[in-house]
Amino acid sequence: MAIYIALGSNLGDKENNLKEALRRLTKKGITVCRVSGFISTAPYGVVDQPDFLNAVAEIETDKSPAELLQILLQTEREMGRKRVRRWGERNIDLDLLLYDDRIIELPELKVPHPDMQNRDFVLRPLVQIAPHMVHPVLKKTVEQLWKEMQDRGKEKT
Ligand SMILES: Nc1ncnc2c1ncn2[C@@H]1O[C@H](COP(=O)(O)OP(=O)(O)OP(=O)(O)O)[C@@H](O)[C@H]1O
Ligand SMILES: Nc1nc2c(c(=O)[nH]1)N=C(CO)CN2
Repeated sequence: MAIYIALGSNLGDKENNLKEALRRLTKKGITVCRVSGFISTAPYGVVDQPDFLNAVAEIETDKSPAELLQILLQTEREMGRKRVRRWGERNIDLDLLLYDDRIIELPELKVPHPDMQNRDFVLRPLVQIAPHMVHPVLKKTVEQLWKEMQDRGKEKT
């Protein structure tokens, strides 16, 4: 099993923002095992904003999901997380996608990330590094979720 986090940026030096976030996580004792490619993606949710640069990282840590979330939020704060509006422009966004087969439903922490199966900017990098990872709620692999999302998109056209 493994732990996956999503990284995103659409303000400033996007590529350097993602790399700096990964460096900071490493300095906090998080082992970054694999990183997807950095992909440019159209904004999801609030569309009148710059394209994002997104990636997904597979990590290892002995921290609990709640402790890991705090590390992600602390890293965003350290990097001067500027968030203009919900789902809007930000220099760095770190989301906890999957933590082994854990299912967590707390006001401040939901794992798996509740919208990941609808997010091209999450599934596209995630399928690069973890196509066979099973979503513990949907009971489908990342590859299956990716294909289903693409088929939904085709239905719309
Ligand atoms: N799996 C998770 N990963 C990261 N944050 C989470 C998660 N589940 C719940 N949260 C909570 O979401 C709060 C708001 O996060 P944020 O401001 O980054 O939302 P957003 O990125 O704009 O929207 P989204 O959460 O849909 O990506 C965080 O303070 C955190 O407590
Ligand atoms: N393409 C893309 N769109 C987004 C992103 C993101 O990282 N990439 N993050 C958001 C906040 O959760 C909202 N919309």
